[in-house]
Amino acid sequence: MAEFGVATPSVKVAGNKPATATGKALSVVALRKTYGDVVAVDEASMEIAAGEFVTFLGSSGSGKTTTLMMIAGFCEPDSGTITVGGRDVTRLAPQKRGLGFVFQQYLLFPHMTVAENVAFPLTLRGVGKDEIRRRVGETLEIAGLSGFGNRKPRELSGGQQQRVALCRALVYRPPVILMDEPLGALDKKLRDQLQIEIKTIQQELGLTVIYVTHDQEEALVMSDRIVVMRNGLIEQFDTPRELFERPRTPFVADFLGAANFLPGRVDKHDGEHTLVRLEASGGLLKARRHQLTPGTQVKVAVQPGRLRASAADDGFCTGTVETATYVGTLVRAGVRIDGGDAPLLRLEVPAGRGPVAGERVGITADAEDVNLFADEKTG
Ligand SMILES: Nc1ncnc2c1ncn2[C@@H]1O[C@H](COP(=O)(O)OP(=O)(O)OP(=O)(O)O)[C@@H](O)[C@H]1O
Repeated sequence: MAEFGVATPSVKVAGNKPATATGKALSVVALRKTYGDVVAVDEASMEIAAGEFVTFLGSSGSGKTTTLMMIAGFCEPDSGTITVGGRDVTRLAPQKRGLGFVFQQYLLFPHMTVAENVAFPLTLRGVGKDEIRRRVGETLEIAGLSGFGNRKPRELSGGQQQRVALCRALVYRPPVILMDEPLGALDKKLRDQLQIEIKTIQQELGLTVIYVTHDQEEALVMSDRIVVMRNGLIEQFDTPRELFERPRTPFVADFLGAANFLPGRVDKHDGEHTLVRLEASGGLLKARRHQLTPGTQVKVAVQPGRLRASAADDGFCTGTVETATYVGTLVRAGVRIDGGDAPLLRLEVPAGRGPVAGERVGITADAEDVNLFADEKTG
């Protein structure tokens, strides 16, 4: 697509890092919002460092947008505080908070040119004409939009319009930029490209971004840290790797990695490991060491990509491959475990080494990849 064929932005803008390029950009303490009986956001607290890219991730209705809108000032919290760069902004009007916004709908002024749209926040702030021209030109260049300044928004594609919206948020270097599903209206290819562009601009300018999405892959690709939300509560606030490899709740294990869950009971601790007796197969499975008393009923969680199938009848359980589907470089297999009525165990293995339907297999996993949750947490 030639019109989007701009190089990934690589313009260095000396001296333009936000004033809060070190330290805490935003903190939220015990933020709560109810609508009648619905608790939309329940005592949410978080600290975001300057220069961080943080994503709010969760299914529909989990409270992502409400949290973002409270930070933006478009929605009044019942209680709690919001601090931007050390200043309490909880009761300030949106325009007094100095934050930048990019929404799914581009909300560009149709009668203004691209340059005028981008200049708008500077015009509002009374910045001089020459300075405006310089900063608008520089910002359009960063987003790969040089040469588009005199066009009207309707003369641009969706992706280009969203870049203009991004420029408008960037142009006055706000300490924090809030983005609510900014790529939600775009097709997959363009979304993938803009994800990289936004991330590159964010890193080069040292921007602090809070981003809302319900797309796990988008969150994993873009974020330094992710806030996983569920029913108005923060389940876990961590790096993508920690969320994936060390989920703190079964919900996070399932939401980010579509984990397999197997019931079992803690058997004993053995040096670095905890051994679990599986209900379905009666086999022993080695997990990372957990602080769980022997006898505790647990759910074992392992991501499909971290299980291995061997031809031999060994491993923590054996079974029969019921389904094996080739999906590009992977084979997705479903294994019926012997001795129990557990759901099909889902495996993802490199194609070529994949098992075939009807094959007898033994299943293994590295202890490092096995997470345990005490059963009361599974509700
Ligand atoms: N203006 C409102 N009036 C009543 N209930 C609301 C209002 N706004 C949000 N809610 C409720 O608050 C909860 C959280 O909504 P919110 O929009 O923050 O979720 P979300 O995670 O952003 O969802 P989505 O991904 O669908 O946008 C939901 O149960 C929603 O129905």
